[in-house]
Amino acid sequence: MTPAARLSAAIEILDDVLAGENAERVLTTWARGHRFAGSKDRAAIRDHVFDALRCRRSYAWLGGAGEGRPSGRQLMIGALRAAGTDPDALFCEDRFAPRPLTEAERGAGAALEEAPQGVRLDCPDWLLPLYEETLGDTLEPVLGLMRQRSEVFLRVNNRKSTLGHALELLADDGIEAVPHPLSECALKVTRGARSVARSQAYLTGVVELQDAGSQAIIDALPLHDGLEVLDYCAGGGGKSLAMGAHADLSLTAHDVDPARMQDIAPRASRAGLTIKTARKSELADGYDLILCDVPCSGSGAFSRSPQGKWALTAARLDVLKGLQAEILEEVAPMVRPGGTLAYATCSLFRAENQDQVAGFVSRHPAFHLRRERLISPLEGGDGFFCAILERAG
Ligand SMILES: C[S@@+](CC[C@H](N)C(=O)[O-])C[C@H]1O[C@@H](n2cnc3c(N)ncnc32)[C@H](O)[C@@H]1O
Repeated sequence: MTPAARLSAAIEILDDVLAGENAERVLTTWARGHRFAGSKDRAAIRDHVFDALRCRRSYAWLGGAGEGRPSGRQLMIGALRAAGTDPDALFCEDRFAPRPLTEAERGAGAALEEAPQGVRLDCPDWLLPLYEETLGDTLEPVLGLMRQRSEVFLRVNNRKSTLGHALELLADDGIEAVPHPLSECALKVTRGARSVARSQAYLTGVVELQDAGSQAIIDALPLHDGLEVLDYCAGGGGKSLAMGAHADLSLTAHDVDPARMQDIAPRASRAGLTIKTARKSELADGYDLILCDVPCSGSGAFSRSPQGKWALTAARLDVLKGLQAEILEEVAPMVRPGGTLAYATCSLFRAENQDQVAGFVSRHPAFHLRRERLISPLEGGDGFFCAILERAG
């Protein structure tokens, strides 16, 4: 496909996404219906779509939609202008290219310097004060990072390998990576990220895909051999696997939606670990450590999941806060006296982090806050928060 044909495809896909459909689903459906598109075409189209979702407001502004709702076409015109490319070069009469710009489109679109802060930072206006509360002076650089593609990180499974050996194995498959300071086992992929899932290092459980911030959260937990640990919001088990690599634990994974845990068994066996999965009725009291990696706004990870930035509403945030508080209530009695409750989010909002923990501690004086860690995207990965609470013995 020509670069212009890829733009046409991205415009078509973006129009569906802007109408409310899920970007991953639309991309998959598009690929199924366009078998002639090769992997490079699909990757380029995907990048166009996700870049436009990260930078939706600024591309809309540059593309002539002002602060209004853009079309896919306006987003792609804005994307080209943001990159310093004249849209006339690709919106042309070529077969499969998007049709040429009209005079009105050519004249529309203002300079980004004139745009309001939320447009320049690609952030919904109502979220700016929520970010500012946590980020203060780092608001602009952090939101600036969320406008960019996120890095790909690996966690070296220290049960199976060392950093050096993992790097060699990855290199055999043309993948280059460098250690990352956020965690001792973290590698940042610098070349060949798209090949990771097919690499020997990945297929043999030597590395797992996991954000460096997520790894740092697990490093902060007081894990040691022999602990009975419950991962209460386990999802696909990313945090369970990381905990299991840290120490010899008796690990149970639970999720309200058991279907989400279906990959845990194969992932654990690849990693050389045993992780039980359990329904709520199968859980007992008396865990040494319970991790609650709760559902949240994802406001620390919008560069990875940019659609969430625009889908979030105040009402949805309230629902999430209610759910987070409920989950803490559910697990509190299951922590053994003297045990640990770890609360984690990939949010940067006080309301989901420090306020949530303060509310819990005020309702449960038997728990006290031992430490909190907020990981800023400026440290290199996604933004995360973790609080470690101890139950009195
Ligand atoms: C942030 S995700 C977890 C990600 C996972 N820990 C990982 O590292 O890949 C939150 C998970 O919480 C689950 N969840 C939501 N409400 C829950 C509840 N009341 N009890 C247990 N799990 C719940 C969701 O199904 C979702 O999989």
